[in-house]
Amino acid sequence: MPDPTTDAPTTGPDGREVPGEDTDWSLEDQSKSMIRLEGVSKTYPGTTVPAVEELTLDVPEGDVLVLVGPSGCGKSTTLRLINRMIEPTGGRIIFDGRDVTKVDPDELRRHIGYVIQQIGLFPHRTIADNVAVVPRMLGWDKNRTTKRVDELLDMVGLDPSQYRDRYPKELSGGQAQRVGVARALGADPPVLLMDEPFGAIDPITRDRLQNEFLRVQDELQKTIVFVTHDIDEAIKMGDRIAILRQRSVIAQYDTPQRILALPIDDFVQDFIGSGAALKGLNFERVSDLTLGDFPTVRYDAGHRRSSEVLAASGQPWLLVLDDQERPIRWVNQDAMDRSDKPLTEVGQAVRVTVEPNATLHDTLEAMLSSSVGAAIVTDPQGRYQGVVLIEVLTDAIARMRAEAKAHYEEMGLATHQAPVIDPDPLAASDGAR
Ligand SMILES: Nc1ncnc2c1ncn2[C@@H]1O[C@H](COP(=O)(O)OP(=O)(O)OP(=O)(O)O)[C@@H](O)[C@H]1O
Repeated sequence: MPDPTTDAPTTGPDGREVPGEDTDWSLEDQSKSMIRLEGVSKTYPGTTVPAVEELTLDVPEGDVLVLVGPSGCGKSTTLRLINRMIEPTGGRIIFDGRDVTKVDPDELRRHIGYVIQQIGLFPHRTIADNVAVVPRMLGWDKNRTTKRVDELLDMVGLDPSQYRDRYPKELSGGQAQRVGVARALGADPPVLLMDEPFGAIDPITRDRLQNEFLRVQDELQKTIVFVTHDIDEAIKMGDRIAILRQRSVIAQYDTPQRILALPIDDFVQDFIGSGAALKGLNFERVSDLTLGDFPTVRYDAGHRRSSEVLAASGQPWLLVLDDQERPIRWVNQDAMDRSDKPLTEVGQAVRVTVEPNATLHDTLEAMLSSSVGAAIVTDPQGRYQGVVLIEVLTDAIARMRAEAKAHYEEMGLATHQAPVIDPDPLAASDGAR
């Protein structure tokens, strides 16, 4: 329904709907939704502007959904509404098919782990006691609890024999954060709510914690709602991302791939910042591409034979392979004309290769470090498979964008009209160096 109080127009120049407060971002298949917020609002006492207004949002089972948006847009409020730390002033929240207002809050919180930036470990209790809070609350016996605590510490990368009996002040920030995650996983809840869990940690430890967390999640497949204000963290951690405006209005809700391929409007594009297309290359792999080919010769082929192969191919370069078919040198006619040395000593050494599971982002890196402007692909044994050329990467970016555009057209939404892709990823990347 058009809303006269909304500042955004509801239709674009082509008559299609522009995403706004009324856009329905619900999952097509709602049976996949573990948590569903339906028209949820929250106005804090003593305030007139709602912190969350009429939010409808699905959290798919087993996925990490990241809520990301500018400061004060309502991310934390939205998270706390889910486990009833605060009560909504309107709408419904469905958890695993049940209206949460009908579930006892204590029972609800046993099913929903909660991790916050300030960790909130009890300073005078040992790490083991801190992790054991929920199992104890559930009345587990001592043996079962001890076993679970050790298992959890192990899972988050802390050796139980070393850390079990320490106190929080004897831990680094990153270790304390791991204990916070272990504690939230205490009773093996199906759902985790995480509010900027890695926010106050240095970038290197943060990266490591994110990776460890993704590894654990790969195994556990929890349903997770993760709040951050950092779009790069959102892209890395999320199976899906909801980009929020003020009052928790969804600007775009989708996979990171699709959001990067096609930021739906200026707000999203500004929020993502420059280099969206480059970041999108992290989600495609070499194995998704059709490889190009360069002529090859064995290292002992000799100059005359190599010149013939090169001339017949019409390519500027050929690849010299060793006796195991591993690429070792790039050679062109000029290099052979200038020196009689064996093929293994003319031209340029192959320094970087990629394997089929490499991301296109890594492939672009490899391409930029090769003077030939192509990335060589090898199998895990290092044998030559083919090459990736820059045009293939720009085609891949265009394809991702076209797929996203088709998806939004199917939803009946107009998308951003301005060019949203860096026209030349090489230029963009050079600029970033
Ligand atoms: N207890 C409260 N009483 C009144 N207003 C509140 C309360 N908590 C939050 N707000 C207001 O609600 C809005 C949303 O706050 P919230 O903390 O949910 O945002 P956020 O997106 O998590 O912000 P940040 O990224 O800065 O943590 C803000 O305008 C905030 O000032």
